[in-house]
Amino acid sequence: MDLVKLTSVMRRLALEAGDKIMEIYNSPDFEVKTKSDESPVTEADEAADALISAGLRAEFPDVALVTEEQADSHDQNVSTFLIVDPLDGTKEFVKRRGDFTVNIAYVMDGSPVRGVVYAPAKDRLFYTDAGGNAVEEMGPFDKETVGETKPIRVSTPDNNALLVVASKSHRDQATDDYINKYNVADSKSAGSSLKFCLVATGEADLYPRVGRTMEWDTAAGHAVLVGAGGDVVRFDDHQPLRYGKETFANPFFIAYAPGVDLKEA
Ligand SMILES: Nc1ncnc2c1ncn2[C@@H]1O[C@H](COP(=O)(O)O)[C@@H](OP(=O)(O)O)[C@H]1O
Ligand SMILES: [Mg+2]
Repeated sequence: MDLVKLTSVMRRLALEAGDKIMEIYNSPDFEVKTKSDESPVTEADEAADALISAGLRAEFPDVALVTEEQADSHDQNVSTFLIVDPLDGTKEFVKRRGDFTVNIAYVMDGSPVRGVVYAPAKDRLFYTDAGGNAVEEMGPFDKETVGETKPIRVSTPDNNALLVVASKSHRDQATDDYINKYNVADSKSAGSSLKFCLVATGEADLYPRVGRTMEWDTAAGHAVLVGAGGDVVRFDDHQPLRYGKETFANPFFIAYAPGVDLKEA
């Protein structure tokens, strides 16, 4: 894999998809359909998916591609692949709450090593550079030219006053019970993979996910967080969260700044 090329292609496709998504977001009404798993899907998911998958296939024809919106791509047994969630946080998108992201990642031997997370309604763009270090680029964004970027780094957490972030649309008692094991100074909710990025920048210390996600929801945010010095482990045994699993379904997990004293499940 040419990691310099990958970095610029992922960034460009995320920005292009973000523009497409915002056109639909800003239109007076858009159709919302329901998928077989009862989750919502819109024309924005589909348009962004078409754009990103065509772009990746053109640039990296020999690399396996897994994308949320193409069910036939979920039937693969791979450990090195590109993985896409063209619009993560569709519920937030439908409710016009802004916390939705475009996600593209590269998984190598089961680990997400590069990724881009773009939140077009929030003007926030996070990615790993060619060396794997996480950066946030400051807007306005030009598709061809990289603007001002700053390296991002996880916090040095105070275990007596932790900053926790959890899902906005999938918050439940099990999540709250787990969060209550910690000494929490502030707990906020956010939609989509933005939660990983908030841990990556030090805006939060801990993101526990006691609920279902798929690998395309987490791979890009996971790569950004690792590039900022953070980590993501399984909720049950604190072992690394790996990719290329059967059906691309994740176990529950914890994303965190390594200074956090992790509590047992
Ligand atoms: N029961 C379930 N099964 C599989 N994935 C689920 C799920 N409930 C939520 N998710 C995933 O959680 C994502 C939203 O995350 P959050 O709650 O952190 O905002 C959704 O992404 P999409 O919006 O791309 O479908 C969806 O994939
Ligand atoms: Mg998703």
